[in-house]
Amino acid sequence: MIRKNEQLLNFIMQLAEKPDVPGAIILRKLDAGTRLIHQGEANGNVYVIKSGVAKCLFTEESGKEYILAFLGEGETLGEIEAIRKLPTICSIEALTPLCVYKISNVQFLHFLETIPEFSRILLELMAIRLSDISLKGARQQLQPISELLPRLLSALEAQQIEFTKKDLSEYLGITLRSLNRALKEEK
Ligand SMILES: Nc1ncnc2c1ncn2[C@@H]1O[C@@H]2COP(=O)(O)O[C@H]2[C@H]1O
Repeated sequence: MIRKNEQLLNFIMQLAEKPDVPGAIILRKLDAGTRLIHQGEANGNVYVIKSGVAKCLFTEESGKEYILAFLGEGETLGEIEAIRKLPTICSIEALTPLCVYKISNVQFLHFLETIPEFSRILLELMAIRLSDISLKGARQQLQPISELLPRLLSALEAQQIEFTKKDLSEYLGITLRSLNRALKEEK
């Protein structure tokens, strides 16, 4: 449920230490609850999570929120704006204290164009995201909450993080009321 990408994390850690890219990759720390990326705005940087967990939050015009994904170590944030040259598609908020590698959009695109291994890892990460988001959407359409919830709860047990009921309902795309009802039926 929390996505991670060890390959990218290892790659960025090594790249950040290379003497020929001084200052191109810098570390930034954020407190839990801080918004790193604001939906619809130009952000100008791409981030790779070094430690901690962030939520990827889409807000509708009506104000309704939907959590697209929980992202952990080695996941990228902000690459869609850099690649597509369009405003960010959703917001990113730190769920726990977060430490990220920060790379400017220009530098990120330069790495993509000049380091084949970096492009390969990024392409694979995007393919994994596409399949994950497609399967999440399909399951939410096909399966009732009574089937989705136990699976989510057992995945959560393995994590050492406190998720609020609000986070869970926004991840499942249901109201808090429906979540509470389903939790009651679970017992
Ligand atoms: N379905 C998703 N799964 C994982 N990360 C996502 C998803 N959708 C958006 N993001 C991330 O959230 C970021 C918001 O800013 P960008 O649109 O620039 O880039 C986006 C991605 O890095």
